[in-house]
Amino acid sequence: MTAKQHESEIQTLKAQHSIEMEQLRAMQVRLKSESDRLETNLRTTNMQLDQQIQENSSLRATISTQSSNCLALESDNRALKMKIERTETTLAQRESTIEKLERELSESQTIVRELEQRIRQEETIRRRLHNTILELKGNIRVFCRVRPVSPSDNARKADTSTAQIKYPDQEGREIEFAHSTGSATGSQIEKAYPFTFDRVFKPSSTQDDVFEEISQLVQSALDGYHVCIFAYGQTGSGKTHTMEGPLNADAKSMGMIPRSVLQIYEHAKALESKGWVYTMEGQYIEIYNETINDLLANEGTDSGKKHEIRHGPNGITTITDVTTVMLTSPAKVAALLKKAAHNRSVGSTQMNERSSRSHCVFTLRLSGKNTITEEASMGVLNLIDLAGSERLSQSGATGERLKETQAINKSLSCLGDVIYAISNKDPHIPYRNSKLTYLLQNSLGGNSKTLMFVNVSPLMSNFNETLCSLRFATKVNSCTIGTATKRQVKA
Ligand SMILES: Nc1ncnc2c1ncn2[C@@H]1O[C@H](COP(=O)(O)OP(=O)(O)OP(=O)(O)O)[C@@H](O)[C@H]1O
Repeated sequence: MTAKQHESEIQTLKAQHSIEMEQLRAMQVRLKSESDRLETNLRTTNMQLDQQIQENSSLRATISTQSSNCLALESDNRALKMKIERTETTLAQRESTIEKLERELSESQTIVRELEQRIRQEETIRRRLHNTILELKGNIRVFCRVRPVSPSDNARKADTSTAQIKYPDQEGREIEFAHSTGSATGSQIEKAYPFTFDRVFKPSSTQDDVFEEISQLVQSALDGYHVCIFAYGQTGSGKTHTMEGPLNADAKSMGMIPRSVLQIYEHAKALESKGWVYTMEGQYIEIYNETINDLLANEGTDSGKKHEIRHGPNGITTITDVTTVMLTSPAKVAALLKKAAHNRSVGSTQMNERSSRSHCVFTLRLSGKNTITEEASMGVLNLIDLAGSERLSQSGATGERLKETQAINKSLSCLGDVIYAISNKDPHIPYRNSKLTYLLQNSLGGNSKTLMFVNVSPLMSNFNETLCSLRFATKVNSCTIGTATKRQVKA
């Protein structure tokens, strides 16, 4: 081969090489761009991988939290299931307890109904027995009460020496008044006057002691009987203290009237459970010189009014035109007594100690209805503070005072006559001889229970009056009034 051929071949090779070089460069550029693209892809993929890794780890964390939550929930669930099981057991037990209690309740209700029935029957029996006891004690009883020497005795500068008083027996039924007199030979002779009553209260006896003895009688009024409780005695012997208590009395010192009313309220309330419903109304009047005055009238409205006594066919006595107060609470009774005391004191300043010159009659009418047994009763409780029982010779009275004393003595002796005639079973009982006995016609005698307090003073200066009072009371005490019968009314 020639140089020229070589040269041309070299030139060809060179041209070929340059083409190939060009191709290679172009390929290099392509490869470079491809490599760049791949690098970019790799970076993107790496970034995505990092993201995925991050997401993966966060998901793993979430999964781990969720699975521990799930474990906690599963354990809670187990606990709840156990709790539900326990609750269901308790519920079942409770249901059976409720069933048992319901059975017991229904048994108890049956027992309660039976007991209530028994209580009602026993209440009726109690009423009968109570009445039998009182009948055995006698439907007319006399209690003697000796008052203590009072500060008012000293204030009056009276002779406060006391009589010799003995209480011989243990049972508290005997009393002996004695005094010494000079004999013809100059020696002292003691003269004793013994008396026996159903009960004797010493000066130390309290209002409580006295009420304890009369509370059974008060109960009788609630059971449908007519009851009269009198206080008899000379002026200043303690009648008002016994019946009403002192002015502004408290629970300890209050007298028989407020105590009786309180007891009646309490018993009436207790009887409600046995089906009894009571209505109570009260009246308070005074009989002065054979004239009736309304002690519950508003001031100044009673003067000139004429009050008449009427006996109804049902055994209920009424007085025309006097105030009747429905007693719905003990407070009403307290107000009523206050008003009566005020009206009496107004009278006494105008008419010279009228309180001791008039008979005061507090009447409580008790009508009861038993809604279960259909029984009904109508009882009356009369609490009477009699006028002072001084004899005319002792009172030294003249004029108006003489008339008063005569009227008092007449009505007191009429009271004695009536009690005597009843006990003697006389065909005629002289009720009409005095306003007092006429007023009490339905509450004295066979249908009623009567108690008389004979109040006496312990003072020697009152000795003769005391003996008179005790003799009057002894006469009353020797009377036996027939069997009391309950006022039955239609329910
Ligand atoms: N048991 C007693 N305890 C304490 N004081 C009493 C008792 N009885 C009476 N008194 C007092 O004796 C005095 C006279 O009593 P009271 O006024 O009750 O007599 P009375 O018989 O009602 O008199 P009158 O006929 O004038 O109304 C009063 O001061 C009273 O407080």
